[in-house]
Amino acid sequence: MVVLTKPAIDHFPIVKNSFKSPSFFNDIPVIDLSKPDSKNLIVNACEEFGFFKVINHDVPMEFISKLESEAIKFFSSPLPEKLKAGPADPFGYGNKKIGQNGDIGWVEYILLSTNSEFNYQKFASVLGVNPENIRAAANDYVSAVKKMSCEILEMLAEGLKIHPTNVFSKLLKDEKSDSVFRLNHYPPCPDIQELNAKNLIGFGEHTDPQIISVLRSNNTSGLQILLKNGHWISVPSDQDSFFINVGDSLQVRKLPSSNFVLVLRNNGIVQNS
Ligand SMILES: C=C1C[C@]23C[C@@]1(O)CC[C@H]2[C@@]12CC[C@H](O)[C@@](C)(C(=O)O1)[C@H]2[C@@H]3C(=O)O
Ligand SMILES: O=C(O)CCC(=O)C(=O)O
Ligand SMILES: [Fe+2]
Repeated sequence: MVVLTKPAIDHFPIVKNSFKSPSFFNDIPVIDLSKPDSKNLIVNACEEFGFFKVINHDVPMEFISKLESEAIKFFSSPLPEKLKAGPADPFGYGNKKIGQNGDIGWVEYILLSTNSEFNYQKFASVLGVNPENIRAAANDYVSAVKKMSCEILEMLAEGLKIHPTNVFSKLLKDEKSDSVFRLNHYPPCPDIQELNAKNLIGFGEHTDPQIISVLRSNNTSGLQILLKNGHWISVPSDQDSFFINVGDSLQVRKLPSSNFVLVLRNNGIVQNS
């Protein structure tokens, strides 16, 4: 989930005019989860883009809005308070330092476990609320998103004619599943010189190691994906939909001497500029 009060680029009038932002791409595959024939479209989207948009999902807007407003409150807290909920190793608040490789981004984030027993105390302390309120908001959202993800993974298995069709979804349902929930916030950059000098970017180019990543943002542009032809394109934002990215664990490469006939492409993501 991504939170930002305004499209990132609007914060920077200079950047807005000079930044070479790729043009918006309006042909991202759209999967309607209410239609049974979507399974073949999912396979095709995975092969051609490694990325697609999901509509008519059953994740209640109420769960999304509740969690989003808690996240906005958290990120609006003073930095020394937020740092008390860090570091993000593996779960907690992180600021600019992304992952274990020393990557730096213009982003702050919270990494959470999707386990329903996860301890929310340090986040609740920052917000000055009862941890159970945060737990309820996160669990409602995560359970609904997991349910949708399992549905998508089962449709994908069906589309690929893989049996049993829960081959992927059972990994997500496993109690020991290592799925993570990440909340990213791209704050405005007050120092334009710093932004230009360091060539800062929200979250640099990368692939996700998981089976799939499920992305949702408020009405904010910035997400870019890499096409097969080597062009980076901007994904038009849509706060009512989810975007699915094929992760490294799902990607299968076609080898000349093997029986694999499928190539599930993984797209490099994400430059949130
Ligand atoms: C820059 C990075 C952070 C990340 C590991 C990576 O090298 C590339 C993917 C990132 C990601 C995205 C999904 C999850 O939030 C995450 C925990 C993961 O497994 O891959 C993060 C990694 C991270 O924050 O350490
Ligand atoms: O913030 C985003 O839009 C996506 C960030 C991302 O790729 C990630 O957290 O793995
Ligand atoms: Fe990612």
